[in-house]
Amino acid sequence: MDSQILVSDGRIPKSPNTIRFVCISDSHSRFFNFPPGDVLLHAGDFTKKGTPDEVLQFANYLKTTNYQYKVIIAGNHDTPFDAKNFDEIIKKKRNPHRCDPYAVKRLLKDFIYLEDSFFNAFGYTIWGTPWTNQHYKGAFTIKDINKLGEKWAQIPLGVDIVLSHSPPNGILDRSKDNRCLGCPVLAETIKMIRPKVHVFGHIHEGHGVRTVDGITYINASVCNNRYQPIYTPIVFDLPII
Ligand SMILES: Nc1nc2c(ncn2[C@@H]2O[C@H](COP(=O)(O)O)[C@@H](O)[C@H]2O)c(=O)[nH]1
Ligand SMILES: [Mn+2]
Ligand SMILES: [Mn+2]
Repeated sequence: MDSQILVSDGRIPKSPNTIRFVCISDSHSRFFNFPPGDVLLHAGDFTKKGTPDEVLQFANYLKTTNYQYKVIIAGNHDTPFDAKNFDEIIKKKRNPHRCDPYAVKRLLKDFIYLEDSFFNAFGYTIWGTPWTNQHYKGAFTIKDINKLGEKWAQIPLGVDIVLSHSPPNGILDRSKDNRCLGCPVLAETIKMIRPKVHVFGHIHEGHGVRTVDGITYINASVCNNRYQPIYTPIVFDLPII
């Protein structure tokens, strides 16, 4: 464990010389009291069906929270956020929610929405990327592992925190039928980039924290496979720089 990084469920009060990052993923329109902190990191799947109403509810909930920065990426459920592929994605749905995806994305304009892009919070750089392996045609899904690798190749060397919807393969990515469903190319990329922390979700049952070779991995899923919010958010504290 990196001695500089304190990971907890948020019940330990943070010391005055630290910044608290609160990690949540896969909240799927279930709202509960997000623990206090300085920076919220949401790793995607904030909706269940990807409707404009759900996005509005999420935005309204975020407005009631006190984080200095609210950093969000989308997941495969958050369909309007994949605006370029939106028509294609909803074509495959039985009850499609038609909307202007660009207008829906603007509902999060007051927050830090990342899509293969970065943000600097209190001197810590955060790279956010929404892509996952295509299991069905959802938002930001890619079948071809080489094309998925092109997304990970954009993660800059030296970034402090990687926020992705996909887990890396082999770490906190085991499904209920005992298969590791994370992306192997993401795992290799993270080992090469060596961020301090990699925060992700998507494989709900992989919820937890592991430190491997000095990198802290956090699967911050709060829902279980039945989309019930049973897991606690995970927080980590980094020194003020
Ligand atoms: N067999 C696979 N199961 C998958 C895959 N991706 C996700 N899942 C399972 O679904 C739940 C929920 O994921 P969500 O994106 O729909 O919220 C997850 O916990 C897994 O159990 C996959 O690629 N293959
Ligand atoms: Mn999910
Ligand atoms: Mn997902």
